[in-house]
Amino acid sequence: MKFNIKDRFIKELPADPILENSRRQVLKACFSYVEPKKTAKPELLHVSDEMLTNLGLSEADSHSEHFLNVFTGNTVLENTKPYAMCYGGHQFGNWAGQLGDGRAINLFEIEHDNKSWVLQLKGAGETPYSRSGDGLAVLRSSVREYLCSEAMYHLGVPTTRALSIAITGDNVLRDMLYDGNSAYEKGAVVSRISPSFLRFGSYEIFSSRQDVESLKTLVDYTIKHHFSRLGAPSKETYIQFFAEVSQRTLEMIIHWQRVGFVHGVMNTDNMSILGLTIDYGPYGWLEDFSYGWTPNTTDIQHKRYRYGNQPNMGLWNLYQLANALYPLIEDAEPLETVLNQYKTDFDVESLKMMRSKLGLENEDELDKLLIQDLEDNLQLSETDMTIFFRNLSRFNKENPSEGLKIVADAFYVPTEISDKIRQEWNEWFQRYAKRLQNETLSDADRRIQMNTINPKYVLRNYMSQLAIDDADKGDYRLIDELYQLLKQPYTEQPKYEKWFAKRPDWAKHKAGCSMLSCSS
Ligand SMILES: Nc1ncnc2c1ncn2[C@@H]1O[C@H](COP(=O)(O)OP(=O)(O)OP(=O)(O)O)[C@@H](O)[C@H]1O
Ligand SMILES: [Mg+2]
Repeated sequence: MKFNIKDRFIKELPADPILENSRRQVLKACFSYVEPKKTAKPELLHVSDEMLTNLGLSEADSHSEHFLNVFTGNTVLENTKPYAMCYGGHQFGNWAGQLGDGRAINLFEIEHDNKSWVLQLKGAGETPYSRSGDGLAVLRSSVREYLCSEAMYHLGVPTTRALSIAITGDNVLRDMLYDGNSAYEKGAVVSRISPSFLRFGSYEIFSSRQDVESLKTLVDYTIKHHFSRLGAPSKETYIQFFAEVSQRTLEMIIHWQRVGFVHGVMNTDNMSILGLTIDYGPYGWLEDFSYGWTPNTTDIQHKRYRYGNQPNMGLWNLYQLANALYPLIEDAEPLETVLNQYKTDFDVESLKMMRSKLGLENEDELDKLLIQDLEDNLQLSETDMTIFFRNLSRFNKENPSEGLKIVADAFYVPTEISDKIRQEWNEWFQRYAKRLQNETLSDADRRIQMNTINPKYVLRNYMSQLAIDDADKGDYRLIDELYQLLKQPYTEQPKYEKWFAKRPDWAKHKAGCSMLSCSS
């Protein structure tokens, strides 16, 4: 196992001079050196073969004792110095001060095939940023993070990746439902991979402390390594940097909306500066299409991070980033222009995305209305988003009265489909059929096209839960099955047809299958 170690982050950015692993406020530094906790009896559950290749590793490497030890924290590679990053964040709308990697430890940074990757362990033990936490992660949240980040990549959604998941052999105490019933669970570690784990909160922390010098150092570093085409640092470059972050954030969220992913904790410490989905905590997949849905029990009252509010929350977070960058720019107007652009672009991109879900290639001024009415219809009764759009590709424009039959599998309670609802749908299918007459694609070609946009398989909440329940008993086959399935989410996979199905009834209210707490 040989890596081309670069470690630009620790070589070029200010380090916390204190080496002791004690909780503290860390000033004027981007990170603190800290070693992962040794684990009792680590065991690998799964390795992403894709990520192995991306990092220049072989399958044989992944079977070695050395690999197991490095990616569970028991061995620190020679010439590397693991570290935890300092960041702050706005949580649920309020400034929370210093947060930082309380349980993530970055091992090292490499270059392979002209790409840079940071390799990080999540759940690797205490750091100066652990606050009241234990620095650990449990099996259930780790399986969810591991499977979902890889699944999102294959769906075409910008995301951090994962290389491996292992159990540690240590037990971790958690109050899963926050109801006073703590219990021991199996500890686990995921090795996560990203070109960078910098977050909006990495910049906010310096601004909040009026430490403009460190802020500038970090922004210049970010531009140099991750936005290099913007050129040498200047006020103009900083504005362009913000514009690009804004654009990437928007693109990421449009993808979330397209596939029905609800992040669940869009705090600014969970917003990647590269516009990648980061922190797979209490996320969830929309089953029943509903703008008001959030998977996060902590957010149940205000539903701040509900599906329909994700675009607004992206914007709210960008406002916080704009405030953080302001001291380097000292002119609010260009920042406001970028933020206003986000709003306009969002409408445009969202419409484009919805058109693509419907297989519409041309533009028609009535499309917006057609789409709005579709979204209203989808909320008339519990309707499975994934099944609806996937089956809609079979729609025949010569035969709109068949429409309802084509999507019928998507309805959770068929008896709820009253005559009134049936009529609404039939009217909508008539309009859709008419609209399709303006398109040049044949039904068959449109179907192929739509099936590249509307996934057949997503990581439904209950699917992860089944894999977690098995893994807890020592059976890791389902982790592999879901991993393999979700590598090709747009491809028909007849042997996996059972995963193209509505959420089963037992999963509707089961913990982990519909609602999740932040306990992880
Ligand atoms: N068990 C824990 N021990 C120590 N710190 C924790 C623990 N769980 C969460 N934190 C810290 O609390 C803050 C917010 O947690 P959040 O759930 O957003 O992040 P996370 O899931 O730990 O990690 P990441 O954002 O890196 O995926 C972060 O600073 C995080 O490091
Ligand atoms: Mg987080």
